[in-house]
Amino acid sequence: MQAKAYAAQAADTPLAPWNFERRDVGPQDVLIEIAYCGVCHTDVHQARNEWFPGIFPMVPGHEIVGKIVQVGVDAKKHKPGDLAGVGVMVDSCRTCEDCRNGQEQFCSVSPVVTYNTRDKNGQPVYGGYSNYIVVHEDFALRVSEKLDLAGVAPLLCAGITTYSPLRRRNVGKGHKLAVVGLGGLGHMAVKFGAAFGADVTVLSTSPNKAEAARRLGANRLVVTKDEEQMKAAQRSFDFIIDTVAADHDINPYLATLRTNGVYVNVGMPVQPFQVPSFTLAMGNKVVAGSGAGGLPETQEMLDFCAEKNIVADVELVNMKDINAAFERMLRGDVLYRFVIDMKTL
Ligand SMILES: NC(=O)c1ccc[n+]([C@@H]2O[C@H](COP(=O)([O-])OP(=O)(O)OC[C@H]3O[C@@H](n4cnc5c(N)ncnc54)[C@H](O)[C@@H]3O)[C@@H](O)[C@H]2O)c1
Ligand SMILES: [Zn+2]
Ligand SMILES: [Zn+2]
Repeated sequence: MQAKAYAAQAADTPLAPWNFERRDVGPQDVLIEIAYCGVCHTDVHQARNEWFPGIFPMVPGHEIVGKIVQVGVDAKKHKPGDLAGVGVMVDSCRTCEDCRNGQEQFCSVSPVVTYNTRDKNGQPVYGGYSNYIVVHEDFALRVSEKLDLAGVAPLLCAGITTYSPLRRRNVGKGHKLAVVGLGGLGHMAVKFGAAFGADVTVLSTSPNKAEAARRLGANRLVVTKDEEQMKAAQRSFDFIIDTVAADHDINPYLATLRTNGVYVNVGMPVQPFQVPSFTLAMGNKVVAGSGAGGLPETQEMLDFCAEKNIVADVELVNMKDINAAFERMLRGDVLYRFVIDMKTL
């Protein structure tokens, strides 16, 4: 079928309208009419070749929600009219060790991320800045009718990427959690940390986010540019989740960990981190990473959000304003996630 989208034709050109052919709905596929798509910082990294040379034209977008409008003859999990969400993956082998363990995002045989890659037939796949998408039914997650649908979209990436590492380490009551960077991922980390019962601190370069951080569920904000405040925060946190997209020095943050503390990085800056061996040894510190989440955990997160009434704080944007939204996100000028209203495509 013909689909409409906004695409980057090259890494140095703005996104612009583009029409293309979506694959046919196969026996186990579903066709989703996209209602909203979140704007993840990963979309900017990839559309601008910040990580590696991309496949162009590129249709970004992996925080997708919408309505199922057609199901394949053998598809059993959804019916037309159901709400569904699609995150960072649209296919995987389902038989390798990671797939069997519900960590399809690490599939070692045939992982297919939502855009900027090729599917099993070697065809490029296109993301959610579009009116329709076709995915295997397993990669369409159930979405509650109870929640604000635009606010659900960012859960499919920003939500699961922060939920997963906090859950895996049982972050909760009695723990002090610090969140670095208060953007799309960061504000979800604050909401989940608070929902799990942790004492949450935001570490931010900007003092004027203090009130906003409290509204999200944080107990306080530490201004990282203020030496006195950073000194007072030394050896105080059990966990840090770092969501910063830009290159930065993580050593000042490691100094705020208690003995046995864990720093989890989820941001994807380009330059490698440099950490002295002494910093890790003195205090048994753990530097860890985390990548999105698998299908079962993403469904668990969506169900948890429906139960606790958790959605992202979003600013709706028109499709034609996507390039301005990219620029504003790079300036940190969004509370906290842009979501494209696909009616405007
Ligand atoms: N690990 C994963 O699976 C995964 C999933 C999604 C996104 N990401 C990555 O996470 C990063 C964040 O994504 P996002 O969508 O939340 O981006 P975002 O732009 O919404 O948020 C980043 C935040 O970091 C702040 N910031 C920038 N420079 C800073 C600095 N030097 N110190 C402190 N704060 C700073 C910004 O003001 C902003 O609030 C990106 O690199 C993205 O690619 C990783
Ligand atoms: Zn993302
Ligand atoms: Zn696999």
